[in-house]
This record gives sequence, C-alpha cells and structure tokens, in this order.
Amino acid sequence: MFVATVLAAVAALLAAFWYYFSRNFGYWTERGVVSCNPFSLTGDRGGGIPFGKPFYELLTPIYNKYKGKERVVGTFQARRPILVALDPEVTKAVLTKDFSHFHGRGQPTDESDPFSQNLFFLEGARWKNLRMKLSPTFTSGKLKGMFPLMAGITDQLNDAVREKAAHGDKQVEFKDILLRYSTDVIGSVAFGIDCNTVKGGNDDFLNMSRELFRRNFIFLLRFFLISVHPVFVKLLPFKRIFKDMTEFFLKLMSDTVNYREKNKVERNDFVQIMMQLREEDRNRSTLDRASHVELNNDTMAAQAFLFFVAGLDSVANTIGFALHELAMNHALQRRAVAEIQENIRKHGSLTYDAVRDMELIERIVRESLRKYSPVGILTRQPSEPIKIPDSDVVIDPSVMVWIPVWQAMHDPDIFPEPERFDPDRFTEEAKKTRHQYNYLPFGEGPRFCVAERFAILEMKLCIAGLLQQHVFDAGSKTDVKLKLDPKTSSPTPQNGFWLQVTDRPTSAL
Ligand code: HEM
Repeated sequence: MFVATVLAAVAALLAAFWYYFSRNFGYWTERGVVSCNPFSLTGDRGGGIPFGKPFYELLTPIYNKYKGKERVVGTFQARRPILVALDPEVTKAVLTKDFSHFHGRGQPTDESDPFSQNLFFLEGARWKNLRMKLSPTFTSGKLKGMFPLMAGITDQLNDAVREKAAHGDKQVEFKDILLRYSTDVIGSVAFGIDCNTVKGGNDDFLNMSRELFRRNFIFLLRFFLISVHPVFVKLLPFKRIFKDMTEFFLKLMSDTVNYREKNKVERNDFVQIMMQLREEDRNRSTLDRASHVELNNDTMAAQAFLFFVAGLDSVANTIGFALHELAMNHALQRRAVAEIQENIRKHGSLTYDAVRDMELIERIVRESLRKYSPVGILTRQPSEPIKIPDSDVVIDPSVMVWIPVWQAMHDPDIFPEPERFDPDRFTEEAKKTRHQYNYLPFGEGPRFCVAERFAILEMKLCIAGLLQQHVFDAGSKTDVKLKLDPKTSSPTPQNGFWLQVTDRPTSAL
C-alpha cells in the first residue's frame, strides 16, 4: 500500500511537471510560425543545452534547414519559446530599429547579488543610465591615455616570446601566453594593477580567469534552469557560483579604491573613471532612484569583474587565431609586415596613431572575428508584446529572440568559401556587397559591445608588436588545421596555438 501511494505520488508529480513543462509547446503553431520539434527536455534542434557540440553550433541545424525559406523560426529552450531571426532585416529591427522594445538580454538578475548588477545583465532605465555613464570610458582620448599601459605589456610579451622560443626549440604555445597578455592588459586598465603574468609574476588573476572558464558547465546549467523558471536565478547567484572570484574582486576593488583615496593616486584607467563618476553622483543634489545604479565598491567591482570576464579569452583567442592564419599564409604575413613598417616609419615608432592607421591589421582582426567569433548567438527579450516586423505575428515577453551570428558569418552565400581566411572581405567595397547585420561579432545597436574600440586597439597593437619582432611559421607541433574544442562555449583550439617563432631580421623593418 505504502509503495503504491509513493508510486502514485511520484507519477502525479511527474505528470504535473510534464504539464508545466510542455504547456507552452503550442506557442509557435498557434501563431502560425514554423516551429521545430519541442518534445525533448533539451529543446530539440538546438533550443536547449548543446550536448556534445559547441554552444556556437547550437543553431546550425535550424539555420541550414530554414535560411532563405523562413524569416523567423520558433523553437524552445527548455519550456521557453525562442524566436530565431534568420532574416538580417528582422535582426536589424530587433537590435536597432525597435531597440526600445528589445533592450534586455532575457537574463533575470537578483538585486541582492551585487555581481549580477553589471552592465551586461541590467535592463531598462538602469542599464541605460549605467551605459551612459560607462561609455565615455572608451572615447579616443581615453584609449590614447591607456595606450602606453598596453604598449608596455606588449613589450613584455615580445621578450617572453623570445625567451620561450629560445628554450623551446623555436616552438611557442600562444594560447597560454596570450591569455596572460589579455589578463595583464585588463588588470592594468580595469584595476590599475600590474599583474605581470606575462613575465611570470603573481598568477592570482590568471588563476581566477582559468577557474572562471572551468565553471562553464554550471554556467550553462544556470542558463538552462532560468528558462525553466526565473526563480532559479535566486538559487544560483553569481556570488555563490563564483564565490572565490567575487570575494577576490570585491577585496581587490575596495583595497584599490582605499589606497588611491588615501594616497591621492591618479591613474589613467577604469577604476579612476568610476571613482570620478561616484564623486559626481555624490555631488548631485537629485538622483532618479528608478534608473540610478549606485557606484559603490560592490557595483564597481561587478563592472570591473565583467570587463575581466568579457576581455580575456575573447581577445586572447582572436589574436591567437590571427597569428595562426598569418603563420599559414606567408604572402599575407609579408603584406602585414609591410604595412607595420610603413606606419612605424611614418609615425616614428609603434604609437597609438601608427596602430590606428594600420588598415590591413584591422582587417586581419575583423576576419579572425568572423571565422572564429567568440560570441555565437546574440539574445534579446521583448519588454512588451510586439509585432515581428513585416508580419502579423505578435510575441510577448515570455519569448527570447536568438540571432545566429556564427551561422551567418559561416554562410557561403554571404562569405564565399567561409573556411578561407581572407581579410580583404573587409575592404570598403567588399563590405558594401553584403547586409551589415550579417557580420555581428560585437553585436549591434545601442547595446553593442561597449569596449569594441578598446578590444580592436588592443588586438591590433599586439599583432603589430609581435609581427614587428618575430617571424611566424608552422612548426612540428602546429595543428595546421586547427581542431576546436567541442566543450567550450566559444571557439578554442583543442591543442593550443603552437607556432614556430624566429627573430625578424632588422633589415625587414
Ligand atoms: C574580441 C573581443 C570581444 C568581443 C568579440 C566582444 C563581443 C561582445 C558582444 C557580442 C557583446 C554583446 C553585444 C550585443 O548584445 O549586441 C558584448 C557586450 C559587452 N562587452 Fe564585449 N567583446 C569583446 C571584448 C570586450 C572587452 C575587452 C570588454 C571590456 C573591457 C568588453 C565588455 C563588454 C561589455 C561591458 C558588454 C555589455 C554591453 C551592454 O550590455 O551594454 N568586451 N561584447
């Protein structure tokens, strides 16, 4: 009897769960939108967790099946309806034209968790207010001020590469050393700290970033559970998932701010800009409470932490992929060196202006971002019921819009021979031949990557600095055709970036 009661209770619970879980599954058919089979816990055809394949490949089956046939396709992530935008005009409406209805990313935040109060997760008036405050961090003037900090780290990188080549039979693994480079750059410009990880100094920062990417699974799980019910955001707050990291960054920020206040230290970096913003807020007589995000040590640490998360692997891998492609293509490497040479001659050395004027190096970075985009899917959530452009279909805030940026950037009808690395896809004439919204490594519209100009400058400087001093080639450890790790959420080489490095003869410069 007892066993029967327990079994009946379990069956009733399962039935209730299934009812709750599948109640939405008619969402798209009721609206006349072509939809993929939702009868799978993971959301069939790409709507859930991409078991066994990388996250950026999640939408490939939908894209290949429906592109050119449907403007949008419906699917599900767990029980949440997902609208996949296949037409770049729909993408343009969501990201830019109708942005006022699509300003959120659909990731609920927990206000008691200071680390979720960052620019990436905030929505509505609070996001707008913070974005307005933080955007001036990346003006040309501010970037120029940060340039010497970055240039110093590029010099250290060159020395470290030379030393590694000397001790490693000319073979150097770049994934690790480039992660050290991007860590030192963010440590310096975001926290005002000389991490010196390139030189092999204190590895605290580096260990934090490695730890962060090791928790990929729990992060994906959080992403999945939130689409079952937003209440899970309270169960898996960042401060718990990334406990050591949040404590590390909170302490770092408060120590840095206290030290600077006490010793009247000023530095051309992000902490300084936030301290100024905080001071301006303190001196303001009125503040709009609904949109105001108070900059205290916690929220300042949350922004700096976000910069740390956003600016490490993305930058390091984009540079690594570009170096790999240059090592495989000597003609392109020679063209790049000729451009570096010309600009160094024109500006006297590797200055901010010299790097800014390097057009081919910029196209190399942009092509690396196309072929190996760190972000595969952009997401937006409608803030109220809204019509999909040029249709009668109305979607509501329970829906998330997903934009398959990876797939568009690998579509042979948009980028012929997508596996070929060709920076000339980014000449002004070539760009005119395709829809702007088919190339979105930094997103678009008012919510595009706030640090795009900073990241491009950092990557150009690093590539130019390295090519200025070294010749890159395939060595015995190089995977000529790079294998990408299927377990990572953005493209990462499974066996690292092994390259053969020799000194560039000074006569070449
Ligand atoms: C290769 C380098 C990078 C790539 C490809 C990249 C890409 C992106 C993308 C795709 C987004 C979402 C845009 C959208 O939804 O439309 C984003 C947002 C963001 N990125 Fe980057 N990013 C890079 C480097 C950086 C760096 C170095 C930082 C910080 C120093 C940074 C800070 C941010 C922030 C704060 C946001 C949120 C902006 C907002 O919601 O207003 N990113 N990034």
